[in-house]
Parts: sequence; C-alpha cells; structure tokens
Amino acid sequence: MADAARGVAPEETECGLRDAALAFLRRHKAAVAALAGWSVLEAGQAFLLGIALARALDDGFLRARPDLGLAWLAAAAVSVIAAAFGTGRAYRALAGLVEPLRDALVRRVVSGALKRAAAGPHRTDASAVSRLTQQVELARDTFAGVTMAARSFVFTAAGALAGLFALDPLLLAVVMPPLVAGLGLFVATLGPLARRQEAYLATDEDLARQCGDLACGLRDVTATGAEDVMAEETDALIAAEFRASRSLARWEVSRVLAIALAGRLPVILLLGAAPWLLRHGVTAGALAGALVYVTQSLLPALHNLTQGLGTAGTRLGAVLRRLWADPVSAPPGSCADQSADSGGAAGAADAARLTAPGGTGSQAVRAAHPAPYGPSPASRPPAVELDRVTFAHGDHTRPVVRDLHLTLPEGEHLAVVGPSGIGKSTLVGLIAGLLSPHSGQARIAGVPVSGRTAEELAALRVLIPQEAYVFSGTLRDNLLYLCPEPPPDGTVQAAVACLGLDALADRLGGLDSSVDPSTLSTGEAQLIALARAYLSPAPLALLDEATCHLDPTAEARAELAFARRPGTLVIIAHRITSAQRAGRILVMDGAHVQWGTHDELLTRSPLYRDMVGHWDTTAFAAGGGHR
Ligand SMILES: Nc1ncnc2c1ncn2[C@@H]1O[C@H](COP(=O)(O)OP(=O)(O)OP(=O)(O)O)[C@@H](O)[C@H]1O
Repeated sequence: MADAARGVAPEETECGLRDAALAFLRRHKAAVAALAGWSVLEAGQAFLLGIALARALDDGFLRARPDLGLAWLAAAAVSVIAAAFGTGRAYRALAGLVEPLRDALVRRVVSGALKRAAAGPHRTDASAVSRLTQQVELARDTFAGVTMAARSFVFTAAGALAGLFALDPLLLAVVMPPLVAGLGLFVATLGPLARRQEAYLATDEDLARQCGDLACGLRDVTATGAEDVMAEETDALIAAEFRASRSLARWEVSRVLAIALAGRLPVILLLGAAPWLLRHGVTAGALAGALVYVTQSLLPALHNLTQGLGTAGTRLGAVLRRLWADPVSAPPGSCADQSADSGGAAGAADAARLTAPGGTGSQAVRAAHPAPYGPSPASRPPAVELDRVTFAHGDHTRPVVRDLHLTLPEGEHLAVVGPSGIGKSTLVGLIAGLLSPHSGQARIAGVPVSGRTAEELAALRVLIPQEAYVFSGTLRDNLLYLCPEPPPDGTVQAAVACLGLDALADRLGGLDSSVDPSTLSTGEAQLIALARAYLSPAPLALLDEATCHLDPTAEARAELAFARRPGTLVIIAHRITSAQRAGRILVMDGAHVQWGTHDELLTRSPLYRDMVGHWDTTAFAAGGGHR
C-alpha cells in the first residue's frame, strides 16, 4: 500500500526487513543472551509459585505443619524478590537492543534525507525528517514493549508449564489442549489482524492528512469556493476509516476468543476435572497450585502477549515497513508539506477545480460582479454613506463608533487616522458590510450593506486587509481572481507596472508562473493583493493598512495608483505621507470624529497635530527625514 505508492514492492520491503532484523539480532547476540538470562531468573518465580503453594498446602497446612507451610510461602516470596531483580536487569539488557535499533533507524532516515537532498533538485524537507525521527521513536518504544511482552510470555509460560509438569503431568494434560488451541487461534489471526490494523492506520493517516491539508489550505478552499468538494472528499475518508475500524473490531473479537480458550477454559477444565484428578493421585495442593499457574501466570502473560503482539506489534510492523521502504518520503500532512510542495497544496487543486465548468460557489461570486469601471453619473448616490451608525463589539461594551454620519462622494480619496485600537478597522468593517451596525445604516452606492451576501458585497467593494492573501496558483490567477471577465489585453501588465510589481513578476518567471506563497516576503504578498484589488471592478476600494509592509516609495506608488483608479478609495493610513495624499482625512478620537484636509486638521484637531508630530519624529528617527 504505502510501499507501492513510494515505488517499493511490499514483498521487497518485507524480505529486506526480515533480513535486516535477523542481521540486527545476530549483531547483538550478547544483548539477546543477557535478556534471556535475566528472563530465566524472572521465570523462576512463575515456576516456584505453584509448587510452593502446593507444598505449603500438602506438606504444611493440611498436615497441621503451619511452620512448613509458611516456609514454602516464604520461599515463594523470595522468588518474587528475585524475579523483580531479574525484571530490572532484563530492562537494562533490553536497552542493549533498543538503543542500537533506534540509532540504526535514525541513521537510515537521516542519510536517506541527505542522499535525496544531494541527488536531486528537491528541497530538503526538514519537517519530513523530523516526522520520521518521531516515527523512529515510536518504533523504538513499541519494539521495547513488544519484546518485553513476547519475552515475558515465553519465559512465564515455560516456567508455569514446567511447574505444572513437576506437580503432576496429568495437570499439564488438562491445561495444554485449550492453551494450544487458544494460542493457535491467536497466531492464525495475527496476519489478518495485522492487515486490518494497517488498513485502519492507512485510512486514519489519509484522514489526518486531509484534515491537515484543509487546515493549512482553508483560505484557499474558501477563496476558491471548494467547500462542497472538500466536504465530499473528507466524508469519503471518514466513511473509509469507519469501515476499516469496524472490520478491525470484528477481528479483535478473535483475540478475546483466544484468551478465553487459552487462559479461562483451563480453569474451568481444572475445576470440572477435579474429582477425576484427585482420584488419579493429584493432591489438593497440586490442584490449587495448577489454578495459581493458570490464573496468576499464564492468563496475565497471555493478556500481555495479545496486547503487545496484536496491537503494538502490528503498529511496529507498519512503522518499520514504512521506514524501511522509503525513509525520507514521510506521509504528508503538515503545513510544511504544503509549502514545500509547490502547487501541491489544496488551494492549487481547488483553484483548478474552480476553473472547471460546473465549478462551485466562487463562480457565482464572479458572475455577480457588475462592470462598474468609469465615473458614475452625477445622479448616482454617494459612494459611501454612514447614516447615524452606532456599533459596539459586545452587548455591554462601549460603542467604538457612535452615531456617526459620513458621506463620501464618488471618486473621493479618504484617509482614516487615529490611535491604535480607536476603531479604524471597525469603521472599515462597517463600510465593507463585514459588521452590522447596532443602529443606523451603512450604504455603498446607495445599497444598504447589512444582510448582503458575500457575492453582493464583492460587487460593491474590495477590501484589502493588513494580512495579504496569496494562494498557490499562477501570478495571473492571483491577480485576476476578483475579475469576473478577463480584462482587455494589456490591463494586467499595466496594473503590474503601475503598482511596481514587475520586478517580482520577472523574478517569478512571468505572469503565468506558479506562485509559492511561502516564498514571498510580506511586502511582495501585499503587492500581489493590492494589484488584485486594483484590477477588481468593484467601485470602492478599502485598504486597511494594506501597504504597511511596503517601503515608503512602494507605498507611495501603490497609493497613487489607487488614487488614479476609477472609483472611491478609503485607506487606513499609518504614515503621514499616506494621509497627506488623501483628499480628505478622518480623525477618529473615541467618541469624537473630525474630518477635513491635512491643513484644516492641523489647525482644528489637537490629536491630528500630535499624530503628525509623532509621525515626523518617527520618520526622522528612522532616517526618513521627510514627510
Ligand atoms: N472582534 C472583536 N471583539 C471585541 N472587541 C473588538 C473586536 N475587534 C476589535 N475590538 C475592539 O474594538 C476596538 C477598536 O478596534 P479596531 O481594530 O477597530 O481598532 P484600530 O483603530 O483599527 O486599531 P489598530 O490601529 O491597532 O489596528 C479595540 O478596543 C478592539 O480591542
């Protein structure tokens, strides 16, 4: 499955893995021997427990010799202490196997990554290596758990069976058949269970990958209107995971059966056959000892085995096979994958889907755009009208905008200034229709914006936030995203030149080259977003500090380009130069709002004077030296 996808045949991986595992064990014979040796000491307890109990009963307590009975129990207690010591040493010996395994796997992963980086034009995916080393840690921990569980079962079972034999071979004859049958069933179901477990892990990973892609590409998905398609794909993956988990659960039942057969049936048989056993010379103490062997040694060891080999072992197999098949091609699923994978992000695929006939939502957005380039007749209503608008972000919070009345004629260029947190973005959000006033009304070109759909709003205004959005696709796709119709020839090139985007376009390899958003600087992303808005036919452009990452020259060029663009412009200014370029400036000062030209406000607004003074100081401090 995963191997095939990565170009390595599963059998090849299986064989390679088996050979490597054997070679690994041969190389670490001493650690294996130490582990086995300490396990023998540990198994001594399993052997002694039943015998000590049998002797304590038969030779001690049942013969009125409690001292002898207690002596046997003391011997059992000593064997428990010795076993605990053995367990501690076995863990140390385990480290002699586990750590070299981890080192070998890490070496394989890292050298694979280095080879790949050196061999081709691939970008080194550090996140893939990091994920792989995480899988190595998982393999290491699981290997330790599986080894301890398997070892514990083998030695405990050997000790218990030897003990049963020592007590009376008849006891072994009763216990062995169900034990062998249960173990046989367990072994027979290991293969199918492993396959189900792998299938489940694969569907789980597919779903995780899809969710990761969705989380990272959410904006692309929303922007390209691919929500329905993505929901359908995700639904299918959820259904596949559900089916795989159900199938796995059915096979897990076989494990319960195996434990019942191997661990619980012997208890019932021993109890049922008790009269027969006693008639054939088995003592009461031996019978009690046999019950202790089954319930205290075999059953817990069986539980550990089925748990260890059944679940963790399958997982270990899956992880090792994956690491072995291709130690560098990690299963994707992180944001880093998307950025490393130019054009591979959900956004590119969805953008492609969007251009296909019968595509989803966003085509409707585009179709809804009017074509309002050019000046509007004088009879048209104001470009922006806030009619006694009041707005607060919460029911009990102070209004950010209170009873504001503002009218902007078509073609106006307004700069909004004010201290941080005073409500500039809120005001722009109200004009854009993203926020609904608590009272009053906001209108664009005479159209009330509250309650409008995204499509209707997109036809009225274009809003560029501070955080520019660029999606995976060509530069042209990015620029024309808000244009319902292809613009006349040369329009895009003119916009690119006008906004100073030509250097970036050249660097990317032209308008039809792919853009990898992760490689753009914040300023470059802002330029692309600005050019996209510039090309939009919406008659009102709202720039919410949309030039904050541009240098002053680039900012001036962009703002002048927007000022020449037909329609109305509202910008939140963060530099004095931005404010000065505007025809009108709106100063927000809490409940007070003032507007006018730069010179008017210098005389009328103390806040504006302060801000200009501060801006000047900052500009000089920054070495700007000019306004
Ligand atoms: N979603 C929100 N929920 C609650 N309060 C908000 C929310 N958005 C903004 N505010 C609060 O409203 C006030 C105005 O915020 P706004 O972002 O409009 O100010 P601003 O002038 O644009 O600030 P800045 O210049 O720092 O961007 C602030 O006190 C802010 O904390």
